[in-house]
Amino acid sequence: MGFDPDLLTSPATRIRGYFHLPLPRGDNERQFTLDVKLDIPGRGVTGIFGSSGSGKTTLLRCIAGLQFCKNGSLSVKGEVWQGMEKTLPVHQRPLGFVFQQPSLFPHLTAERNLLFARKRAWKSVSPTEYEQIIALMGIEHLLGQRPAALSGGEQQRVAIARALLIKPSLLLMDEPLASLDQMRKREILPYLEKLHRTLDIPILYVSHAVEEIARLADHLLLMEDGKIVREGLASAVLSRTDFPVPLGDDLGVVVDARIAERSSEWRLARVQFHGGDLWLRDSGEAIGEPIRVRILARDISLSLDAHTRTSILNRLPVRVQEITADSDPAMVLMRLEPKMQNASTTTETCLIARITRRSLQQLKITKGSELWAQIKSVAIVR
Ligand SMILES: Nc1ncnc2c1ncn2[C@@H]1O[C@H](COP(=O)(O)OP(=O)(O)OP(=O)(O)O)[C@@H](O)[C@H]1O
Repeated sequence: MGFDPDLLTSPATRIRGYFHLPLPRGDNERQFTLDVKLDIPGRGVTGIFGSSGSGKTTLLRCIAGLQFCKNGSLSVKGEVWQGMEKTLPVHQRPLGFVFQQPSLFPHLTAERNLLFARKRAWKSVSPTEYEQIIALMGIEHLLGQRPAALSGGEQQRVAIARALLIKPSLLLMDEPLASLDQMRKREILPYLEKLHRTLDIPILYVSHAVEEIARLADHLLLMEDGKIVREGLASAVLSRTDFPVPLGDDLGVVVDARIAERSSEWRLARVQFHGGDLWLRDSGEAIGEPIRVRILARDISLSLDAHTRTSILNRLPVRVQEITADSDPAMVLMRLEPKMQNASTTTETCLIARITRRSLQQLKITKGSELWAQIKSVAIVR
């Protein structure tokens, strides 16, 4: 892959770039080279996912200018940050950075940490915007505290507010939840979702937690060994059976859907997606509201007939599109195409099931077989 000057003639809606960066290693180690051509939407959340050492942080560092890449180029929504004629140093790039550790000034209160950022903002921050960001991160009651008096999750919310207060054109988040325990992660994820829905700042979000990516990302880059090996709509990339990073029990599909009906009697909601309807626990979303649900491969079982005398609520008629080997030799993965398709939704969706090779043989399932998918559990992720 060579330098592509076209990437600099970037439309105002895209983030485009190219980085070729060999990194020196010890004598006995294989050299790591970041070799990436980037062309992603300039809005929404782009997840960057990949195994440890695949180059996610190095890519963010090149975008931020923290890592100089001689053979590189970058334009962000039409503005050249690195090109043939000029390269902006880090402090001239209008970006916010949120790291794994919140890195607040320990001797300043949360409020003074925020004011420090506000003074250095790229564009002036009005009092209303200041209030809005504080409300968005739910930190009003924490403003008078020093970082040591805050929990890890609270510190991270202050750090995110601080990154937002500099009014960045691009927000880079490198494993922002990695240092938090499961409970704190669950606490902070809704704030990140709100951020995503409310502000029009493109976010590059590095994580190796599929749950976070499934919840937050609109677009997804999958990295392996310094390269982007898959790219596209997050729901489409996550729905492939040949996902290059073994996902184990996390393998599944992400489905964009809409609330179609709410039953107060059963406390359930019916959601409509491209492949039909699903019932799930009503969690208060209004009718018509878009939601995202995740269906894990391990939560789908298959049958040849429509068993109606079962406690399982969701049953969809499907056709087997593809059967592939699983990393576990006793299992196979199946890509299933729903037979009934909703004309009201546009995003095509398939399901992924993982069943034993024994069941595959006993039920004589082959490509093209028509079956019933019984879905044991559906989780709303957004
Ligand atoms: N300054 C450097 N000099 C030499 N090698 C480096 C340097 N920075 C990173 N590397 C190497 O580059 C590779 C990619 O590292 P990077 O931190 O970008 O991966 P990552 O995908 O973010 O990993 P993780 O998920 O573990 O944080 C690693 O093998 C790392 O050892």
